[in-house]
Amino acid sequence: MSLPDKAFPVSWDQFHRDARALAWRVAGMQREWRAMVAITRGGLVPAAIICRELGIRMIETVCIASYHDYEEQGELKVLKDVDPRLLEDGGDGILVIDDLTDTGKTAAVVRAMMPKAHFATVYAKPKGRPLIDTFVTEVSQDTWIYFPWDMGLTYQEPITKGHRG
Ligand SMILES: O=P(O)(O)OC[C@H]1O[C@H](OP(=O)(O)OP(=O)(O)O)[C@H](O)[C@@H]1O
Ligand code: HPA
Ligand SMILES: [Mg+2]
Repeated sequence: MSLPDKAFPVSWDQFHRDARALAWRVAGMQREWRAMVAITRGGLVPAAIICRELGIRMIETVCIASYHDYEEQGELKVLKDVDPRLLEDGGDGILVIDDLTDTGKTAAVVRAMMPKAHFATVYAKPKGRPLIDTFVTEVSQDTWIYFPWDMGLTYQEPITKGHRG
């Protein structure tokens, strides 16, 4: 798997702040939400934070598996659909949450199910941005976002290698 050179590592603290910032933006719309739909698996983490802030208790998932590398995203497979009751009125009043949009392909698959739903992601890259209604931070297309649940503490080389103090 080839990853872009630019890295955007996100700590748990930062992710919590950014997800809360997304909740503030959505709250500013002053809408009543019928339900939240989290796009698994990455969307489950911001969904837990945002549903708490917005008082949403009806939480659904759409389960999607994708096999992608940085440049190319393979086939997207819908493993579990949304409850048909939430698809009424084109998904109007549904808040769809994901951690990020990159190429926009995941969001496009879910948009096709619920064209009138409101799509919100914590982070967005330029290609995916047109598919999303609300997001917090945009990063360039050639940046890889490292989420806290994918990372652990590891030794870091000194900026100047060979430095002995
Ligand atoms: O805009 P796209 O190019 O479609 O990419 C964005 C999607 O990629 C990641 O999920 P991934 O498919 O890696 O699965 P995961 O959420 O289960 O980790 C991320 O959580 C988004 O759902
Ligand atoms: N980070 C983590 N997962 C991803 C990304 C990213 O930048 N793009 C697509 N899935
Ligand atoms: Mg995902």
